[in-house]
Amino acid sequence: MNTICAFERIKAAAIEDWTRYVDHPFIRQMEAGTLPEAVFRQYLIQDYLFLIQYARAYALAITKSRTLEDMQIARAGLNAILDEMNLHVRLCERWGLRPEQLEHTPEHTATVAYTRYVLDCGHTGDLLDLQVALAPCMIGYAEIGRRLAPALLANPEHPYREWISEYASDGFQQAAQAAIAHIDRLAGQAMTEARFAQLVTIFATASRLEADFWQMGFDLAADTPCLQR
Ligand SMILES: Cc1ncc(CN)c(N)n1
Repeated sequence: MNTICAFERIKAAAIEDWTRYVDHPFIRQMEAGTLPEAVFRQYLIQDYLFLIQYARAYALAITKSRTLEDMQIARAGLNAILDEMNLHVRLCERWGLRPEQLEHTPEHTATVAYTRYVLDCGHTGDLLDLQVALAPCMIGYAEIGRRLAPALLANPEHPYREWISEYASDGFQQAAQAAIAHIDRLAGQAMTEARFAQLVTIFATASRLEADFWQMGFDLAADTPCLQR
């Protein structure tokens, strides 16, 4: 099995689920600046809870690492997730929401499904399984950030400029490239057809759960009384 650009081969095999994730109506409306704030707010609150669980997944990646290099990569991912949450705190404070209120918000089933799926991949599989399950998170948002960055040039007052800037940033883009290189390296020389199919299933499932996460924002906003939006 050719393992050069193993990540690209996995992504290509899951391209339909990947495209539904990175080209979701949530992202199209964000790019256009027409995403209702109520939808974005519900998404962002759940995303704070998502990142808490995702930090646990990176901590699991540390324990799944067989080398110091892999441990250092997992630690960098954990630190990046915890740093990313500063965006959520900053934006939610403008809505009068404090971190303790975010932390005590009930998790939506989409949040539970996605985060515990990734943690299960880590508990039942090896580091490569876990990194492939984690991949849509970092690499997908980097792809979205690159795609939406021109919208900020066209409209410096874009309503979602802080969110887009976070994921279009050089730091986030470099972290995504490092995640791709890490998967290519972990895939090594010995990936069989059966192993490849297993990794594609993990990656496609995580991509579907990402798309469900965007949809959750619309669903929660629709279920929230107007006065509380
Ligand atoms: C659901 C989700 N996926 C990915 C990311 C980018 N770390 C995020 N903040 N939230």
